[in-house]
Amino acid sequence: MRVRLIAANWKMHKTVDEALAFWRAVRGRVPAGVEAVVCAPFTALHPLAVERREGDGVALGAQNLFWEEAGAYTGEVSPVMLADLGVRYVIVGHSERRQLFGETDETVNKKVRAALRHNLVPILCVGETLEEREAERTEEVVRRQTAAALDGIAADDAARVVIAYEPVWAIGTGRTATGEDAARVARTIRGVLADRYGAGVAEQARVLYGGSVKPANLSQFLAFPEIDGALVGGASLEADSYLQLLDAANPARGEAQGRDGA
Ligand SMILES: O=C[C@H](O)COP(=O)(O)O
Repeated sequence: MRVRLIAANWKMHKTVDEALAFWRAVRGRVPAGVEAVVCAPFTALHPLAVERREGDGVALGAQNLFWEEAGAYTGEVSPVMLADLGVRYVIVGHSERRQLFGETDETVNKKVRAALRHNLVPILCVGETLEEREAERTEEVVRRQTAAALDGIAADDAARVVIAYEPVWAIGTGRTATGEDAARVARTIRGVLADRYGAGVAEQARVLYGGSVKPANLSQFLAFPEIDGALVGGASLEADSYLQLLDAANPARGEAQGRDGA
């Protein structure tokens, strides 16, 4: 049984004080059956790690990492440093990093491998641009990005990778994929996993949707069993909105609605 995951990606937002205020407003309020992850900027990770208490119910995530453990790599942050803080998740291959900072399938693969070596869970981002979508290349692009990112990774590790389908044209635009489209791409992603590792890994790995997710539209994705949660940018910045997302993902709520509607 896959546990739903709602990952906040704050991107380049929040001072330390703002990050701490958010954490204090959210901790202890995560519904059972939902995993909450906050991917904070590097500057906020240590203060949040110090603030974190058992029972907060929120895991810490980073938004990037470098693949070496240490060395002369000015400006980079290593998986060892993240693990040292108690960081559990790390976003890898976000389209903003691919488009603005030159990340490639090859460097994404190195980062996924480095994260796994240090027991961090990669949240691997894949997704097509508008141009690729219009050329009907979505499936091809997602298959290529997924397969390349998992190159050289063993089945046990692959099952731990969280894969976020984020159509680039939906990020920060207010436009979303339909639930059907997102579910179809999630099946494509599981198809890549099944071909490479077998049905067990395809069944175990979590696949998220990302791109203009809001509390009001999250259920359109979670209605599909192929989708295990969301990677959320803008709507994760305010504690209230993030709490609403967690609430919308609460499996007990879905069951209650199903009962009420029955
Ligand atoms: O990582 C998050 C995605 O880029 C989605 O961002 P958004 O929810 O602001 O569209």
